[in-house]
Amino acid sequence: MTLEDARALDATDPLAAYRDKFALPEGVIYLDGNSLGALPKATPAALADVATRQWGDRLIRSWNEGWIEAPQRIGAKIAPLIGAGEDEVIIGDTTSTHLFKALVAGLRSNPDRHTVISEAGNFPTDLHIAEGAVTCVPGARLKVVAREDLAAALDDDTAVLLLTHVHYKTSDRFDMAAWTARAHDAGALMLWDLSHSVGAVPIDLNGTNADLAVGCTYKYLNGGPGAPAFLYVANRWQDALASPLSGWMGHAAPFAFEDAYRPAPGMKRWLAGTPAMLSTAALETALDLWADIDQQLVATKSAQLFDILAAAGDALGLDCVSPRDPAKRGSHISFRHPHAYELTQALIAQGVIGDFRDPDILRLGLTPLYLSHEDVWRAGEILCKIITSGSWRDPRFSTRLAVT
Ligand SMILES: Cc1ncc(COP(=O)(O)O)c(C=O)c1O
Ligand SMILES: Nc1c(O)cccc1C(=O)C[C@H](N)C(=O)O
Repeated sequence: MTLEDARALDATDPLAAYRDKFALPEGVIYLDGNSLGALPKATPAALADVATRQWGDRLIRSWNEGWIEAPQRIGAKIAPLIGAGEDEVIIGDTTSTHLFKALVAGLRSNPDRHTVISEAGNFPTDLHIAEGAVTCVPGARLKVVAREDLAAALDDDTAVLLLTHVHYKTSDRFDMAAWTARAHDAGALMLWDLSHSVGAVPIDLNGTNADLAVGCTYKYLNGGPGAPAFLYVANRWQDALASPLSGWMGHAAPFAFEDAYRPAPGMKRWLAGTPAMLSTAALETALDLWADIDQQLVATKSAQLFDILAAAGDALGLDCVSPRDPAKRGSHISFRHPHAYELTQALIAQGVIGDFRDPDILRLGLTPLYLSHEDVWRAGEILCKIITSGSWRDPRFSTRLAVT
């Protein structure tokens, strides 16, 4: 791939116009949108409107002017991105909190089953939350097994299979239909963490018959740091399962101020407390960008961007740990290297922002909405110069930062 080839792909890129909708700093090639998505240009004004008009002028009246129903309204905007019905998704809380709700509810739904199964090396919060969730249900336990042992681990005691669809380090993607069917064949519920897949790859929760799903909105969806997460509960489970966080926003009549908890019907019962309206507004603004985007175009461009960096890695003899088959991965590419930390820092010093995942992964996120093929080609060139010159050996690149 030459620079001219990359430019030719940009010239016919159907998503090219979206780049101008993001405020990216000059001189930066941002390859970390899989961790914190870029700022949409429309977001600061939307935040200012919430702060000055909705909060400042309208004050508490704003709850009746679009705030109170925001979790469901915005959930409905995420629904088409994950193959869900509009009434099957809410936003709020964090991915960790939604995981807790889904796991405890899943465990309690079938008293004859006691085990949550997940994958060793899953994103830590999934495992940590599962560890905590099983302590809340008598007899429950967590079984964490290697990917190759997952199928054999499913049995008649499995209550929930919890998998992260796209792996945060390697980019490996589970076949959603096949694993959901396996969980169901074993009589278990299927809970997907879509944090690294939503906005990155096409997802069909309804088509694959998934039961439960959670995910971050601050990555590919660009909702902003700590943006509210989403929870999907398939229609058939919404009233059959019970959220263990029975807060007043999930009550059938919150403003009746009753002592006893009476869950609302449908997805509303999965809400807990008051929505954080500033970050909720930032998320809604970011989602409005996704309204007309064909997920297939995103997938096609992601695959092209991947190929550019994979070719650069091959030329350098790097160990690419991400699958070559686009159907088997998400939208980031990872290289294993004993000096991945220093390489990451050397890249950042040259304006190419990726990240390091302990102990030896250089991870580069490919966000089709705001990266051009030329950007990614240039990032490959810069990586090549850093490696061939050995400039990453500069001692300043080995100082460990708190957040990598
Ligand atoms: C797979 C996965 N789940 C969950 C999270 C985060 O959860 P939370 O937003 O609760 O910090 C991340 C990233 O931080 C993630 O990669
Ligand atoms: N949520 C993050 C944060 O609060 C600080 C730094 C990074 C993150 C991340 O999102 C990490 C991300 N889930 C990952 O895959 O590594």
